[in-house]
Amino acid sequence: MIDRLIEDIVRKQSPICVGLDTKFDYIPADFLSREYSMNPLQYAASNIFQYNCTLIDAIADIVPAVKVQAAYYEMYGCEGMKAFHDTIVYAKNAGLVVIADVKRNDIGATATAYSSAYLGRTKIGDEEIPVFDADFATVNGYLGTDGIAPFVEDCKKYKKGIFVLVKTSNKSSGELQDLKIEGKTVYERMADFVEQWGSECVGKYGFSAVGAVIGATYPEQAEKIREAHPGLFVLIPGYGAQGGSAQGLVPNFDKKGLGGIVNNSRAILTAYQNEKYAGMQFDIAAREATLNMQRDILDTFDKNGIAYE
Ligand SMILES: O=C(O)c1cc(=O)[nH]c(=O)n1[C@@H]1O[C@H](COP(=O)(O)O)[C@@H](O)[C@H]1O
Repeated sequence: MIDRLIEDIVRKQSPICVGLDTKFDYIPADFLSREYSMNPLQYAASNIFQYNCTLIDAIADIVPAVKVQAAYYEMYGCEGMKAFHDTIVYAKNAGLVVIADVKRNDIGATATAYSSAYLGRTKIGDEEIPVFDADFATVNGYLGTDGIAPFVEDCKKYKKGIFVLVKTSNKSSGELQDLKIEGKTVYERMADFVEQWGSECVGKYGFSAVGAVIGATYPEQAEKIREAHPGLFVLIPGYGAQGGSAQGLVPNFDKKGLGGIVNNSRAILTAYQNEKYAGMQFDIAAREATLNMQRDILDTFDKNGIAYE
């Protein structure tokens, strides 16, 4: 899956992932259905799914991937998780690579169950059934190797991928991640682990399907990690609403524009509320915002001698 993601990035000239962190409140009033017979959670979830489908239709030709953030579906209960599932199916059918942003982990046995849910198969009798069946999942590596191993096994078995939290984009990420142990920060140690965990999942472009999450808000840390780990593929959240800039993304990428994919959620989902896109329907505004992000990144790449072949 890492090779396909890289090929789609190059083909679309777009190292961009649109984040479907779809809150009911983000949906414009004139898009909401008039089907009032459902209970409130059902109503919210069904509108969220319809919103996602319209948005996916608007951006599927200009980005390689979407990231579906589970929290925004879990908050609407079972109906929300159905919308999460149906969104994954719809996005895959639209030709997109899907990242399930679930940040899961636990002890080995329980991590196996999580991995079955999001990447692998659930065994019932003799049958092995795909459940959410995303292409990638985000995971938390801070439980250590036994919590990650089941995900890595499913990456190999089903040609999937994971992104392990290394240096997160949030303000307080340094409280723990920047602490030093034996001369290295915690996030540098985590990057070492990620490379080790993914050593048997390296694809034909030299990047492993076991990748890292590094926030766009920490370019210096990204540079350090990249120097030590040239084969680490990176999911980069934090561009847009969190203030990450295109210049700050540069350390993650090699001269061919490979090495990562940049997520943007709120600034695309709610672009129609931005005065820059005033009067546009939400899907048209989202497409415009995505195209502007693409221009911003490609122009910055150009200035830094980075170009897709
Ligand atoms: O794993 C992630 O995707 C993630 C890691 C991280 O360090 N920071 C981070 O913002 N994220 C996610 O990336 C998205 C960022 O959303 P926006 O700030 O709206 O673009 C959210 O879904 C976050 O949960």
